[in-house]
Formats: sequence, structure tokens, C-alpha cells
Amino acid sequence: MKQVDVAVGIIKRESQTYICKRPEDKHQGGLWEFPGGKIEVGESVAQALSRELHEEVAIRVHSTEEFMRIEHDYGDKHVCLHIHIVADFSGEPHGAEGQQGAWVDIAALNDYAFPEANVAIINKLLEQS
Ligand SMILES: Nc1nc2c([nH]c(=O)n2[C@@H]2O[C@H](COP(=O)(O)OP(=O)(O)OP(=O)(O)O)[C@@H](O)[C@H]2O)c(=O)[nH]1
Ligand SMILES: [Mg+2]
Repeated sequence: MKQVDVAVGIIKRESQTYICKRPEDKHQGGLWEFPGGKIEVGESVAQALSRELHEEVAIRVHSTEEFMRIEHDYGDKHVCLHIHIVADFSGEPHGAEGQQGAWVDIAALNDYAFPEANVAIINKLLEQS
């Protein structure tokens, strides 16, 4: 089975976070996500996150804070999500690959449909807010 390590960023400003909609043709397509992507060979989580957030939402990440790690088996794919909080960045996030994106209240995250692995992330964010 395919196994991937993924760097995921919770882009945070006050009580909000910036989320994107996954393209329909991708794994878990049509669902909302926290921006990020696969860690390439030789990259650290922080390096992969900076690269992915620049490609996907066009921000410059200055520093990040480890939040949690989640292993999840989707049946067709096993993912290990390395999730960091990104509160220190410059630029205004937008869907740089043409995808839909939005600043949403952390308290309202359960109103959006996310991949199954994200349940634990959202629960932890809600506990802390
Ligand atoms: N970015 C991101 N990926 C997630 C989240 N939750 C989750 O299960 N994933 C899974 O993590 C895997 C890799 O993420 P990705 O598709 O963003 O990878 P990528 O940007 O490198 O895409 P690419 O393969 O088109 O280059 C996907 O299988 C996706 O379903 C999430 O909140 N954000
Ligand atoms: Mg991605």
C-alpha cells in the first residue's frame, strides 16, 4: 500500500484558520483541508511545509510550532500527517493553484467536510480554543 509523510499547516490568525478545498480529482477530493503536501526525500517537515505553503497559498513561512502527528489508514493509502501551527508568516494566503480557500473561525470547523484523518486535529483545535 502507498505510504506517505505529509506536512500540514494550521495557518492561524487570532481565532481563525485558512482552509482550502481539495480538487475533485485528488485523493479525498472535494473535501476541505489544511494546506500542505508530501514531504520530499531529504526535506525536514518545516522545509516541506514552507515549500508547500508557498506553492499552494503563496505565503512565506517564518517559523512553525509542532502541533501533533496523526497516522491514518484510508485503505488505498496510509498517511502520516505532521501538523504544525503556522502563526508567523508574511503575505496574504489565497488559493494559488486555483483552488477555493477561506478564513474560517476555528470554532466553526465542524461545519466543513474534512478527510477522516482530520477529526483528531479539529478536536484538538476546538479543545484549545
Ligand atoms: N494537505 C493535506 N493533506 C491531507 C489532509 N488530511 C489528509 O488526510 N490529507 C492527505 O494527505 C495526503 C497528501 O496530501 P496532498 O494531496 O496535499 O499532497 P501534495 O500537495 O504533495 O499533492 P500532489 O500529490 O498533487 O503533489 C493526501 O492523501 C490527503 O488526502 C489535510 O488536512 N491537508
Ligand atoms: Mg497539497
